[in-house]
Amino acid sequence: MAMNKRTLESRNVKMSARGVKVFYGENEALHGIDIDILENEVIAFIGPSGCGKSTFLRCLNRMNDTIAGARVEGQIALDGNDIYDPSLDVVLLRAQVGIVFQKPNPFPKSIYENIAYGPRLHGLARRRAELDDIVESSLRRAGLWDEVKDRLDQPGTGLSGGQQQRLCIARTIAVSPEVILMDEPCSALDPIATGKIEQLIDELSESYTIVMVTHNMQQAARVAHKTAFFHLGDLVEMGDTDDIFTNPREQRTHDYITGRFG
Ligand SMILES: Nc1ncnc2c1ncn2[C@@H]1O[C@H](COP(=O)(O)OP(=O)(O)OP(=O)(O)O)[C@@H](O)[C@H]1O
Repeated sequence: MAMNKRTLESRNVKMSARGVKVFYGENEALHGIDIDILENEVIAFIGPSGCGKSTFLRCLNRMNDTIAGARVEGQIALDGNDIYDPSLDVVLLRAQVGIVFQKPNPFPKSIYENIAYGPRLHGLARRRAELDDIVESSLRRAGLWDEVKDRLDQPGTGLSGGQQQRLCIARTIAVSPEVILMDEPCSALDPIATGKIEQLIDELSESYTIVMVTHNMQQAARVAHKTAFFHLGDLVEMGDTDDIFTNPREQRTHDYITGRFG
């Protein structure tokens, strides 16, 4: 079982959802999701294709706002504050709740500029030296500094796939997030690069709350403290990862983890 899991009982709720429904036009893709995500928790969303994992993940930083025809109902809070409040600054929200996608998507800029862009946008550095510090510390936290420190002016797109994904994680870290969302962050990577990202997720959970979608049940078992099983737009069951995989309460969860349906 996974690396270095810590007891989570006494932690604060970082994000909560109540009665969250998502519609794409007439189609109701999520039927009322309730969940509490605790501080510094790594939680994995698993479930068959099309069950709504990515849709729900995107609700957590209002990425569904960018999809024409998508509509969200219900409540989602970050530290108790409604993230769908009309007066909320969505750009700031997406810094607080960053997202890393399936396919690494560095900007077509230098490694340095990939990291410096967000802190500049959010006014996090007043001087070049401060920006340099943020770039270095973000790359260090993402486990990439030693590999790129001598070529910060080279294009981010010239890195390997695994390095590009760590660059995208560093870019997310650079704007001081509270929560990092990851939508199948390893599905485009080879096993060695995947192992590095999984190790990194474990380290990052010391500082951030991490919510990841994964198709890979072994990956959920390796890295997640909690696992939530989605099916046909419902959150069927959530619990400690060990319990979900060894002793699920619901028949549908049991059937999925034993491979009875995909
Ligand atoms: N942009 C969109 N427009 C219309 N319908 C969508 C859109 N995105 C998702 N859906 C629909 O919403 C439902 C849930 O999809 P979603 O991608 O969230 O599932 P998922 O569990 O993440 O699947 P996968 O594991 O294949 O990525 C599906 O029926 C899907 O067809």
